Amino acid sequence: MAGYNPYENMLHVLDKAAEVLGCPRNDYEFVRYPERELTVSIPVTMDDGHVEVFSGYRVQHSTARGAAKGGIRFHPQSDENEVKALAAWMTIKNAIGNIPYGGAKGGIKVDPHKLSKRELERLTRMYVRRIYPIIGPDQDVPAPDVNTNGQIMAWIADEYAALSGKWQPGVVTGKPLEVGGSLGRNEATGRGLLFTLETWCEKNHREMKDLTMVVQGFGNVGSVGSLLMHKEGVKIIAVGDINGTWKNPNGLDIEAMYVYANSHGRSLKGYTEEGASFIPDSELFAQDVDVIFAAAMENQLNASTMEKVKAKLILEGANGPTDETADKYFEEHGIEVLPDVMSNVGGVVGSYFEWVQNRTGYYWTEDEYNARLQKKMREAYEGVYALKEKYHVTYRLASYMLALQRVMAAQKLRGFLG
Ligand SMILES: NC(=O)C1=CN([C@@H]2O[C@H](COP(=O)(O)OP(=O)(O)OC[C@H]3O[C@@H](n4cnc5c(N)ncnc54)[C@H](O)[C@@H]3O)[C@@H](O)[C@H]2O)C=CC1
Ligand SMILES: O=C(O)CCC(=O)C(=O)O
Repeated sequence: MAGYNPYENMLHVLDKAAEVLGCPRNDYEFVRYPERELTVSIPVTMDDGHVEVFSGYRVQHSTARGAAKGGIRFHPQSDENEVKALAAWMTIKNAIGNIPYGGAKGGIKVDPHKLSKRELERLTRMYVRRIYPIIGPDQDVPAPDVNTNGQIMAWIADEYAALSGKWQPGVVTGKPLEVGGSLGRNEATGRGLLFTLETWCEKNHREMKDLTMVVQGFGNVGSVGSLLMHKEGVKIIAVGDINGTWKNPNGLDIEAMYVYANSHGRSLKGYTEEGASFIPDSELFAQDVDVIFAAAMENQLNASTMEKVKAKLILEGANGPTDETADKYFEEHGIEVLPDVMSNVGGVVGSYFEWVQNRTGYYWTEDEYNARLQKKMREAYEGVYALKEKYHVTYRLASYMLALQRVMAAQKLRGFLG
């Protein structure tokens, strides 16, 4: 959408959070700026011999609470402003998750679906060479995000090992099990969202089995989250991905969709189901359901889509799916938003668990991992909820308030200011 600047959106919420807390600008001015922004040019020899140069970014928004941490996305629309906002959201998210990290994010402006596997590997390795001086297990730890996966994380770990001369699996998370990954990480974001919805149900005296839902985005976050919620009885009547929107008023066969998408490169293209039909993408948010599970990209719920919404709850799996205008509209119309920085924190908490295992060399069972994840998700929710109740604010504002308090406390103790 023209004029949409996610970083500006983030700043407005941050300023409001500071205002409600009665926090003077001097005390948090440093959080309004990223500590470091790196733009790199990545030359790649394509399979036909010609050279293409891609733009890449790594933004470290904060290191006040520990090493910078956040995913890397490969997307044609990736740019400085997007990566900057995503990095700031990681600072907020990591503080809410109460894990010892600051916040960072990376991106490459590319459509990875147009690259061969060898081109993708060369692109990834060259990106690592370019950002090598600022990453490391105690410095900045990347992870998967949109259009990146375990294979790409394995190349990152390998390239880092080649450059540094030693294998350091804690330099990146979201790796496959064979190269230091953790049981549970692949499902962690979706499972964390399940825990968030469970806690919301508890607080609102609702049952998962009585909820109806639509889902936007059926990649790592959307597909795993949907599958786990479906197994708890949530009836999902429509799912949209980049290829279209499927609807079955009796409930889609989410298990079949999950298997299909995960054996077709996380894509639903070509999926068919008896009783399901296509509806226009623009009708997804207009469905008469209890919950919208937004798990695709930022800025999907905005001035042009918000008035269609009939659901009473937005569960944000994606980062930044609701813009400022829609957020205000939802608040005024009694539509609750469980915000990204609280609800999808399971991904990075799961990455933290992987990093801890890499550093101790002792690997947990999946049950141990999931139990710890559940505890962390509950603590994050309760921390936000306490402020929401105390100050009578939205979940989003309470989330920013909690994060701001924690980041400022770390900054103060360390004496960060010049
Ligand atoms: N992977 C992770 O651990 C985490 C991801 N996130 C966020 O969740 C969101 C999704 O990430 P992943 O699932 O990892 O990415 P992914 O690349 O696995 O999946 C993205 C999904 O969104 C769909 N999509 C993209 N543009 C769309 C559009 N305009 N309309 C409808 N569908 C569209 C794609 O078709 C795909 O199904 C992103 O905002 C990401 O930043 C947040 C926390 C952790
Ligand atoms: O696992 C991580 O380190 C970060 C995941 C991520 O990019 C996110 O939570 O948005």
